[in-house]
Order: sequence, then structure tokens, then C-alpha cells
Amino acid sequence: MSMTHEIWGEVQDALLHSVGENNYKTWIRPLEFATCENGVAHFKVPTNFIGNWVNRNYSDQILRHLHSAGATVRRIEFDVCTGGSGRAAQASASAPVAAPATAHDRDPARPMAPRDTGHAAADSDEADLLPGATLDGRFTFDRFVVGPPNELAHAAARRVSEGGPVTFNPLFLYGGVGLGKTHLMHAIAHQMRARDPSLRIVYLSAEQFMYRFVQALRDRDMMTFKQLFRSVDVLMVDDVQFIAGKDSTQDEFFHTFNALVDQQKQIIISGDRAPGEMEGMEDRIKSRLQCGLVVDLHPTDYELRLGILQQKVDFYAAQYPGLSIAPGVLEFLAHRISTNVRVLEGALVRLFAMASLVGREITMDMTQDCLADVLRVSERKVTVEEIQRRVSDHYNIRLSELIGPTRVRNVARPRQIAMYLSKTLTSRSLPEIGRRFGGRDHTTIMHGVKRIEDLRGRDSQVAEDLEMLRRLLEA
Ligand SMILES: Nc1ncnc2c1ncn2[C@@H]1O[C@H](COP(=O)(O)OP(=O)(O)OP(=O)(O)O)[C@@H](O)[C@H]1O
Repeated sequence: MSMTHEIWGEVQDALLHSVGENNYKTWIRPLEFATCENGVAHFKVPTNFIGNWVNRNYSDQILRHLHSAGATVRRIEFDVCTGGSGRAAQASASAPVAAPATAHDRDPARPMAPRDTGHAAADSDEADLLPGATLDGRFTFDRFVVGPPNELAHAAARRVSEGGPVTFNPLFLYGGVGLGKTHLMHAIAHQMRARDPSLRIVYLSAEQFMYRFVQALRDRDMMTFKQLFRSVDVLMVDDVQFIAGKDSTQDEFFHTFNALVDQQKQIIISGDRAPGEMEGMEDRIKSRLQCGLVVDLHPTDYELRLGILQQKVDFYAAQYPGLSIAPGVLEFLAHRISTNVRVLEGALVRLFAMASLVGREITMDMTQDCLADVLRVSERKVTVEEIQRRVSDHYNIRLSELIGPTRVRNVARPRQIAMYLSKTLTSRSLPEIGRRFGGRDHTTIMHGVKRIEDLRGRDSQVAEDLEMLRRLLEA
């Protein structure tokens, strides 16, 4: 069926439910259905910004609803409507996945919103100045799961995204690989842009900053480079450690930084470690980076990983309708993959892809088969010594007692628990474990392991203790 105004009316109602009232008012209501030709539905939008935003964030949903309403639409396009003379905006989307947007959208280092949204040609010129990657539409605050390891960073990012007087400059976010620094920076950008589309926000990696700088030097066009970076409202530089040891880039970065701070413009920087610990970074830069708010993202804990997995499952389940995940699988993944959220998410993507191929529920067996390599690599190397220390702390007995010969029950049982954990969490053989338990024979270890295996099913206190110790050891 061809797309009509009636169908669009129906789809608008459906969108009101699926995106919520606020989003609907801001993004969907301004869209005016114009025509549909050869499967391409054209919408008029008041600004280029709205066109790009809707394209990036809602085009999939719009297409889905159009299809459900029976419209045969392959693609949607947004045309900026400038006082009656509609002009093609740089935004379009096609089924089933939104097509990559325009040069404008692909460019990370361009100011993300034009000051005057009615001047698409000027936007394109600006976009042409800077190459790079795009802001990820999925990296929003809504999709960032907060827990004790990242709550401070999240709160700081939220505060900055609210705008207002610049209170801490720069905001410096640091932490290990895949802990959400980029996600938070993108979320700030999305939020700021939604709040004030006229803001000129530049997000880029330190590598791209250097690339631009070197290109400007080569083209003998430093003026344009300086003008561009010094005329933004918000500058975000990701992975700043990249410019460590690169003296001229650091010099230019330093001047850009100072110029923006002088103008009270917000700067947000991320790095893989605290500024003071960055080798090869000039002291004057380190001290600039430290003079705002420095917050770190700590390694995730089990609960946060589980929360992230649960949130991502909802997302993937919507993409693969009909697929389910067996109880215990998410908990297992949260236990076993503790390195980095990116790996955790990758594991989930693989599981869903595999399950959709075979058309079955994601079970524990499938998880172990499909992720054998990831699980092997991320296996935390727990040592027998660590286990002994944890167990003696937990039962409040001395390490020397745990390893020694005493047979009193309040030591013998924890000792067997330590033997069991050594057997199940390390790759040590029974004789090797025996040696670490005061030179005991391997049959003693085997007996201890069997005893706990047996108790585990009958004694809930033992089961609980084992679970808690395992979590502590694998955290
Ligand atoms: N708290 C979180 N909630 C939801 N998703 C998260 C969270 N933390 C990280 N992620 C996801 O993990 C992935 C990696 O995050 P991100 O790219 O932001 O990490 P990073 O700290 O910038 O890593 P790198 O050091 O490699 O640049 C992304 O898909 C991101 O959405």
C-alpha cells in the first residue's frame, strides 16, 4: 500500500507510545509528511539538525511502524523546509537499517549543530573541513547503566551535560579499556545538543586532533585550524594519551585548551589514566588537565556487569524477536567476563547471532560452546595462595592453621573448602595442590574436594560461602 497522510497519522499515534511524549513533541511532531515516490517517503523538517537527529535515532522505528501500518516504504528522507522552498537535507534512512547519514553525520570533529540550521550549504562546507567517525546514537545516558564503580563519573557527566555556568573545566574522565568513557562523552554531546541545538560541539579523538593539526601544517593553513577549534562552545577530546610524546601536537593542544578556557567554553577530555600518570605528557598539560574535575571509572563489579547485560539483552531481544535466554546465562557471563564491557557486549552479540542461526534458546551449553575462546582468555588466573588467604580471612582463622596439621573442625572444614576452590578455580593438579597445603597427599585433597561437592548440595551455608568466595576471587 502506498504511503498516505492517513497512514502517517496512524504511525504518529504509534510513535507517541513508543518514544514517549517529550521525544514525540521534540522530534516527531515537527515532521511533516510530503510525498512518497518509488518507495521513498519524504518528510519536511524545520531544520537540518532535526532531520539528522531523527534520521540517526528514530528512522528505524519510523520505518518499522510504517511497515506495520502496511505502507510500502523502502527509505525515508528529510527535506529542510526553508520558508516554503523545500531543500533536501543531508539525512535519509533506508530499510531495514538506517543508511549511514551524510558527510555531515559522519564527521566527528565538525561542530555537531550548525548555528543557523537554515544554511545547509554552510554546514556541508564545515563538514568538509574535518573527516572522521560519527557519534554513536546508542551511547546515550538512558543506556548507561550506573553502579558504584562509575557513579561519580556518570554524575559529573550529567552535570556537565546540563550546561549552565562552566564550573569545572576540563572534566577529565579516565579509566581502563572499555569502561564507558566514550559512551559518557557521546551521551554528554547528545544531551547538550538536544538541549540547545545551536551549540557548537566538537567531539574527536586525540588522534584525529593530531591528524587535523598535521594536515593544517602541511597545507600551511593553521589559521583555519585555529579558528575552527577556538570557535566551538564545547570541545571533547577522547583518548588524550595519544598525544603523549608528540610535542608539537601537545603545544597546539595546550594553546587551544587555554583559548577555550579563557572564553569559558566547556572542555571534556578522556584518557586511559590520571593526568599525573601520563608519561610523555608535558607538565604544563598535565597540570591543565588536572585543574578541573578529574574522575575515574573503576573496573566493573559483578552487579554492574549483570545490570549492563540485562539492559543489553532487552535491546538485542527486540532485534531478534522470539529468541530467549535461559536462566543463569547472564549471571554466568557476568561472573566469567570481568575484563571489559566491550567484550561482554561482544559476547552477547555472538550469542544472539548464533541463537538466531540455529533458531534455539540461548542455553548454558550454547554459551560455553560459542564463547569458548572468550571464556578461556578472560579466565582470571586465581592462585592457590590467593584462595588460601581469602578462605582464612573469611573464616577468621590464621593462614598457618589452614595449611597446618590441625584437625579441629572449625579449621578442617574451611581447609576442605579451600581445597575444593583450588581444584575448581585453578588448573593445578591434585598433587600440586597437596604440596601447597603443607605437603598433603593427593588423596587427601581428593577426599576434601569430594566432601565439599557433597555438602554443597545439602548444606545451604556451605553453598553460600562457596558462592561468595568464588565471587570475591573472580572479581
Ligand atoms: N555502564 C555502562 N552501561 C552500558 N554500556 C556500557 C557501560 N560501560 C561501557 N558500556 C559499553 O561498553 C562499550 C565500550 O565502552 P566505551 O567505548 O565507552 O569504553 P572506553 O572507556 O571509551 O574504552 P576505550 O578505552 O577502549 O576507549 C560500549 O559499547 C559501551 O556502550
